[in-house]
Amino acid sequence: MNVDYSILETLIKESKNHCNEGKVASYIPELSKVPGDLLGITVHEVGKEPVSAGECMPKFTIQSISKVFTLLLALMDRGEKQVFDKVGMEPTGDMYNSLMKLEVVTPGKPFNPMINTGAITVTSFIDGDNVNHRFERILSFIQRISGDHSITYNEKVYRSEDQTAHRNRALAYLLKDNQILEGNVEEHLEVYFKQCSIETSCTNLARMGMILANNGKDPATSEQLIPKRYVQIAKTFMITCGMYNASGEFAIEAGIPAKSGVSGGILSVAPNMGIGVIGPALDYKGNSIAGIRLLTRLSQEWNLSIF
Ligand SMILES: NC(=O)CC[C@H](N)C(=O)O
Repeated sequence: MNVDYSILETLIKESKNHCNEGKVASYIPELSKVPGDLLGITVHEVGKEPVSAGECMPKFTIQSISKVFTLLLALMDRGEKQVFDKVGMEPTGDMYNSLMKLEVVTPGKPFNPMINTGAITVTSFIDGDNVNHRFERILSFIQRISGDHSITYNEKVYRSEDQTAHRNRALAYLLKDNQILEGNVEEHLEVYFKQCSIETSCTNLARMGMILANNGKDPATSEQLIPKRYVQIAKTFMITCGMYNASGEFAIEAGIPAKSGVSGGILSVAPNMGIGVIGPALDYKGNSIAGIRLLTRLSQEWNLSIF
């Protein structure tokens, strides 16, 4: 595909105006410390060098974008049958941290792996000898997919979330009561909060998206890092549930699988390329307000919609 990279700076400038319509997440206090008015992007085409534009924060926590990678690792550890016995495949139309459907829909299992209830359940399937080992396996998986072995997690953000995660605790204990979550709830939460605190850059996200665009294969080494079938499952969840209760609109407007996080990061998988975006100001659904705008405009300009 021949795309015109010179358009990136223009689109950033245009989309940046939307930053002031959003707010930086503050329910995890440590996240509120970043400026809300920046916007950056990295595009990584299969077989090419990444290209960045705008202001990419050097590091930000991955937050819910981690849900894509824990799903992939859990599928690799346990297989489809075990994972989807406990987590569904349908969008909710609710906020990412809603507990409503767990209470009213039998048999009380999370609707999909991209919302918090589903992701906490998926995390409980990650194998390991103990909590640290389970988290280290997630970290090293993300390092492998991003090709960056210096990636680590932010202890302050982790602690900040752990101390204020009353709602996630409520969700997890409800899952335990529903017999969806097995074992030690606090241990599963520790792994989940730590995976959300893994620090990545736009370049990392773009490269991770590029591997998914290439069906799980590293184009440089031809190594199949993730089975193609699991990549297909993850990309389908990204398109149907990756932007939570804004997924339908994003699929119509941008038409590319994407996963957002409350740090303002978005990972997108376009045909033959991965795209990483950071724009910490969020809309009320928890998605980067300028990031959505930027991806939508880019998709229009480069004709990226898969539909
Ligand atoms: N949407 C998100 O990025 C949510 C992740 C966050 N760590 C939480 O569980 O609330």
